[in-house]
Amino acid sequence: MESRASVRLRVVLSHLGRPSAGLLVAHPTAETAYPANFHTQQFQYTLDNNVLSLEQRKFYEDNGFLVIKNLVSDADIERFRMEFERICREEVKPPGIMIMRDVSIAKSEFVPDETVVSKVQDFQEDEELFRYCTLPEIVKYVECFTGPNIMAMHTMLINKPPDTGKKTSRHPLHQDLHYFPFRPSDSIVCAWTAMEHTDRNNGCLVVIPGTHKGPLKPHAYPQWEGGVNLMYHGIQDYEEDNKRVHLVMEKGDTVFFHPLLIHGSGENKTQGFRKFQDVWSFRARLVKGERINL
Ligand SMILES: CCCC(=O)SCCNC(=O)CCNC(=O)[C@H](O)C(C)(C)COP(=O)(O)OP(=O)(O)OC[C@H]1O[C@@H](n2cnc3c(N)ncnc32)[C@H](O)[C@@H]1OP(=O)(O)O
Ligand SMILES: Nc1ncnc2c1ncn2[C@@H]1O[C@H](COP(=O)(O)OP(=O)(O)OP(=O)(O)O)[C@@H](O)[C@H]1O
Ligand SMILES: O=C(O)CCC(=O)C(=O)O
Ligand SMILES: [Fe+2]
Ligand SMILES: [Mg+2]
Repeated sequence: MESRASVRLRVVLSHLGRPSAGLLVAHPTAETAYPANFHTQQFQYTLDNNVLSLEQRKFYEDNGFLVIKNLVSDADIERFRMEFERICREEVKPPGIMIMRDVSIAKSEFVPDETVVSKVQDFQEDEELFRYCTLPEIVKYVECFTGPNIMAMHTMLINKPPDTGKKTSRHPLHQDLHYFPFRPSDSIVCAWTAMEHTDRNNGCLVVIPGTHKGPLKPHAYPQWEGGVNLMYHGIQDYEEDNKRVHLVMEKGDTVFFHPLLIHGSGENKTQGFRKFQDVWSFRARLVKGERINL
């Protein structure tokens, strides 16, 4: 099926874990082979550990995102897909979960199957989907940005629908921090894993590199003729010629990105596919370490 689905997770660490900015003391080891001037380098967005290479670290510092190829196994992705289908068929109903449909079919009769569900949100009480947040390979990278105390704050599995012709399958360019009441922003990272091949044709993730260094911009609903999904706010100074990068990703590839990075996704022009609340302490679930501030 030519659908475009992705599971993704958000995590936050309290201010007690690390300063949100400033000079981090480096402890280089033989494997990482940092240059001599490394100690004088300032890193604001990444922590000092041996997981990221210096090149990867610099890339995230400069661009606000980092793609790690082939991170999540096909076997795990198949399990997440099966659980998503069980949720759509209403065979399981995890507490707190929200099931969403695209605005173009929101007024149609609800049929419980995965062809009409565009997204399940807040799956933290579903043990099978929550496993995504605890996968060692995901946590290992998340810690590079958050430190060791990790809360999953906003979980979603997105099943982007084929566009009905109204271009409502687009997700306007936005900054996730617009939706978050918690800080500090530099200790928040989003992990987004492609559950199948994704490119411009099926509405891959689109980012504007370096925008994590800018401010949180005002957001509003875009003036789109065909309508826009509830809560899909976008930045107001959108320009056609901004420096967008379309992230072409294969199944299992995972992008980690900063909550100020401007990103969105285009229309799903293929014939395959893809509901919303705010009580953050219920939506949050500890992944690792101590629950510090929520
Ligand atoms: C950080 C992140 C980047 C993001 O992903 S931002 C997106 C975050 N999105 C959210 O937080 C969305 C929150 N969702 C919701 O509040 C609910 O799912 C939602 C849309 C109100 C529907 O809730 P329910 O009441 O459970 O469902 P329902 O089917 O009975 O619909 C109630 C009314 O809402 C409408 N609706 C459903 N899905 C929609 C959509 N996608 N866009 C616009 N309107 C939509 C639906 O037509 C119905 O309207 P009416 O009351 O009959 O007039
Ligand atoms: N007025 C707007 N405000 C905010 N974001 C927008 C606006 N118009 C488009 N976007 C977003 O810009 C991003 C990039 O759009 P892009 O042109 O790459 O995709 P597309 O138009 O769906 O596909 P294509 O250009 O390949 O036909 C998408 O996330 C889209 O939702
Ligand atoms: O996957 C998409 O289409 C957009 C997702 C998004 O905005 C996010 O994961 O924060
Ligand atoms: Fe987002
Ligand atoms: Mg376009």
